[in-house]
Amino acid sequence: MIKIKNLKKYYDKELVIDDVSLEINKGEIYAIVGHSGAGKSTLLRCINGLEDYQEGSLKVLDFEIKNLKQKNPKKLRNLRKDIGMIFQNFALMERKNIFENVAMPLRTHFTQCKIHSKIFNKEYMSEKEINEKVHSLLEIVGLKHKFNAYPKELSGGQKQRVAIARALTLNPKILLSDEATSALDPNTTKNILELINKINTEFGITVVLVTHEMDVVKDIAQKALLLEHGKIIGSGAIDELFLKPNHKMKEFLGESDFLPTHGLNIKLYFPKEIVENKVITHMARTLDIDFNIVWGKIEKLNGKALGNLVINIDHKDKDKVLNYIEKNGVLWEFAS
Ligand SMILES: Nc1ncnc2c1ncn2[C@@H]1O[C@H](COP(=O)(O)OP(=O)(O)OP(=O)(O)O)[C@@H](O)[C@H]1O
Repeated sequence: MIKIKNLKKYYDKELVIDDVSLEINKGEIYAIVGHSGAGKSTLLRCINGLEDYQEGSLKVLDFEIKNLKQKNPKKLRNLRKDIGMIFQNFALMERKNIFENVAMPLRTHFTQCKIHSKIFNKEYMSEKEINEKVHSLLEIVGLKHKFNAYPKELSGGQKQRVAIARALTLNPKILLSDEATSALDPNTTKNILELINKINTEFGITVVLVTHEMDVVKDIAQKALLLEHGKIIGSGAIDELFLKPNHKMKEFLGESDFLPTHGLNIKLYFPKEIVENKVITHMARTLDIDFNIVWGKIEKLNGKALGNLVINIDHKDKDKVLNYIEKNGVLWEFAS
């Protein structure tokens, strides 16, 4: 769906996207994560052709965005039909009611006049069809009853639902979300993420989420990429990223392991099937050994509980402990 290779983007002489490569497949929910100023929004804006880039390749649905921007703006406009976008500040038209806000892309893209359609070779859509489309989208986002209201009469969560309905009007294949939940409280955030998840599964829409909120990533994304000063400092499936974080990822998460300097530190990774089993206490009983639990966590990633734990054991127990944990399907490595 989206293929980016060695992308570089400068603002004047400042390099803000530094050799970024990534691939987002159809139907994925992919998060772009990083602190403020990391280049997340810029990357998203390059994807939908709002920004130029100077080096590398960025293909959306097999079209090189730079070529379309330079040589085929009409095609770029058409491609944008396949890309819906939502923002932190909702970007609704305050003077128009909810119905008209959602209808706006339809009115821009289609003409409601058959004669115009013929003369200007523009696609036609009748008022009745617009009406049906808008109402069906408002139903999907749970706001059918609010079609007549104005943005100022809605809560933040409701406004974002309207923005989502509007982003879906032209049946996009991709939904780009730029900090869509950053202005919302945790409960509303959860509801909006559920809606995005529903849209992803029911309509097969690929979602690219820009966020600085780790909880958002953990809740909904299957893959993530971590940006720092425009550079990728980690990427991959989120269970790998969170449970086996590299040094940079740990820094980003604000984690560090304080490991004892005596004995052996072993980091255990619990796959989802065994996370809730009492492997560790069972091991202590079965092997009749003592050990310390140094550090551990269980994360709910994408609806699945996964965990890791660092234990400290005596050197003399090494063989029997490793033997035991391997037999029980627990992945491990020495922690240092
Ligand atoms: N239009 C612009 N002109 C010049 N520099 C810009 C422009 N937009 C962004 N930048 C710079 O590019 C860098 C990346 O900005 P960007 O907005 O992409 O970061 P971000 O990770 O999305 O941050 P935030 O989460 O705060 O929105 C920053 O150093 C920013 O100052």
